[in-house]
Amino acid sequence: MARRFLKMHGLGNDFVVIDARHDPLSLTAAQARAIGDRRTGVGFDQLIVLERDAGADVFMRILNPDGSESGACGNATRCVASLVAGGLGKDDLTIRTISGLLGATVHANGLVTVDMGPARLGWQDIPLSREEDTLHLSAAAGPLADAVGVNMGNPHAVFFVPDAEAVDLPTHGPVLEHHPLFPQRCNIEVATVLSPTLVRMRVWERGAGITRACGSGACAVGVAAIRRGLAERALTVRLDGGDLHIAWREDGHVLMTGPVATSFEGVLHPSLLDERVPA
Ligand SMILES: N[C@@H](CCC[C@H](N)C(=O)O)C(=O)O
Repeated sequence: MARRFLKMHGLGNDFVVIDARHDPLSLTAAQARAIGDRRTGVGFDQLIVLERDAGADVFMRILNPDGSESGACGNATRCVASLVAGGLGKDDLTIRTISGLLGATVHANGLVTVDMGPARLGWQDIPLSREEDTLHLSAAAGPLADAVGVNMGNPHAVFFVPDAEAVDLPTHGPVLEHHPLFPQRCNIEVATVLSPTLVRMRVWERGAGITRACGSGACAVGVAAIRRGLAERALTVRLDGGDLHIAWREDGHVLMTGPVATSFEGVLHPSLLDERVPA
């Protein structure tokens, strides 16, 4: 059966969004990979399936282009908030992911703030495969070492470097994503502190590779910089696709504010949803 979808993005981190609230849809990893192929499918950094939720305005399922599922996607959460707010006629929403319940506010200027929940910082939270100080992880590749571990509903390792532009992410990103220290793999950020309120970051996303922006990654970078005493509790994180504003509240919750955009709508051909799509 053909399914309608929206293509949305946050700072160039792009999503196929399928609203399955009234017509349930359960996708296999193989189907997600087929839709995610940028030549033979539609292409996305993440595939978002919206479902009904008894205790929230909406549930969002998050799938990577390799078919794996994630517990968080900050940029997509802003897009979903904006989309659902329009339909429900309210600006404050609750959005559930497999990691928990998030709050979001759509502002009059179109920007969206998401409360990404508390940053989790214990070694079991990241998770790591063995006990380590999450302020100084042992995982290393090339010039990248001494990362800070942060879980924002998904795992992140933040490496502070003198010049984030100079890092060979296509080489070191996949090595670190699959490092044995990370039993659930890891999103990898390289970050350069430009001032106490401005940090430049680039990202290698688990299951997706290099993307132009990662909202949960920007939260992790903010938290990591603050934990290291390098930044103030409210700061701007500059990604390839633009800026996100991050605030780490005293109660541990991380607020992320940024833009959303819709680029087109379309219909998935039934062949992409064929159950016989090879695994
Ligand atoms: N782009 C996202 C993060 C998407 C999930 C990530 N690749 C993972 O596997 O955890 C964001 O904006 O946070």
